[in-house]
Amino acid sequence: MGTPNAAPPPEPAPDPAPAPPAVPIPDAPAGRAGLAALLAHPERAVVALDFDGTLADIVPDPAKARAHPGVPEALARLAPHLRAIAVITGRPAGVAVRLGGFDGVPGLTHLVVLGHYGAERWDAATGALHAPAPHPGIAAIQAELPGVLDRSGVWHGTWVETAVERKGGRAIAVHTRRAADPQRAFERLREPLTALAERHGLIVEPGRLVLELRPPGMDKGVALAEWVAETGAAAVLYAGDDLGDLAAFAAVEKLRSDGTAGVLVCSGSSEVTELAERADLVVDGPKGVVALLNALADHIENPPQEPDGPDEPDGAAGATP
Ligand SMILES: O=P(O)(O)OC[C@H]1O[C@H](O[C@H]2O[C@H](CO)[C@@H](O)[C@H](O)[C@H]2O)[C@H](O)[C@@H](O)[C@@H]1O
Repeated sequence: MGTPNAAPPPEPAPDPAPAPPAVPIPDAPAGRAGLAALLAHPERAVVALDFDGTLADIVPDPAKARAHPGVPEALARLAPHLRAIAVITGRPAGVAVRLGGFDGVPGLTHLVVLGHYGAERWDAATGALHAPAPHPGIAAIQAELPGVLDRSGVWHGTWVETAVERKGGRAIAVHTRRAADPQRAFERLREPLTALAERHGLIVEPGRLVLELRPPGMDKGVALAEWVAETGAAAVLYAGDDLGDLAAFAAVEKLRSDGTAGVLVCSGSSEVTELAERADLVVDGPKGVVALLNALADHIENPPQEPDGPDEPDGAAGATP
């Protein structure tokens, strides 16, 4: 029997809330230094992200792409800590704003969306959209495209009606994701679409089961470098998933060689491997990008205690080795 009137045993202490996931640390020194610079002085750093495949999951119908759940919230959490934040996309800027749900989000009042690989610009602060006049070759290509696709031999079946994305009359994307054999259709179309584009002064931008005919003279590397210069940032993080993002990766590599800190993030997929080979961090698609953005915000809002260790990069303390 127990002792009469004994005090009840103390309640067990509640389990502490699990620590938020730490920021992963890149292996390569340049990436480690870039991440450390961003975390040490986020107010001097900028973050730029691709849309499809990075902030939005890849889906068969381009019109049905949407930002991955949690994207606007994660961007809005991080943006106020940064000098600036941007989305750089092959989409028309207004389309990315609509599909991403980026307009009117508290915290994203200074978001910049650079569309058409940087040829278009939308500023959340003003709602203004700046777009160049359409390239005259686009109208000619629209007229010739059905014949070229017919002659390619892959232009049949039910996917035909949904394969061509008109992109506001400023580019034309031919998608093969819904073809019976998507990779074969992509390869069969590449040469005739390249010839068609060249005849009218355009270039072909290959992507994830898409061949985009678009005006030359701008790419994501030029767009990113110009925007970073405009912001005067001391550090830049860029995240992308597709071949069109390689130019932005090259721009970050150039910035690094000129003294600006940089971090390259690949939103990983089995469809494109080229970025993973050059990235400092590879995350698991848009879901992993959201986790990374939140981990960065967690770290900035609640910096972990500096561990005693000579190898920890300044500002990245507490990140997972
Ligand atoms: O620069 P991005 O934001 O990555 O845009 C590049 C192209 O992405 C889109 O196509 C890709 O996403 C589609 C929707 O998930 C998918 O169906 C397609 O297979 C992908 O290639 C977009 O439709 C293109 O216009 C963009 O150029």
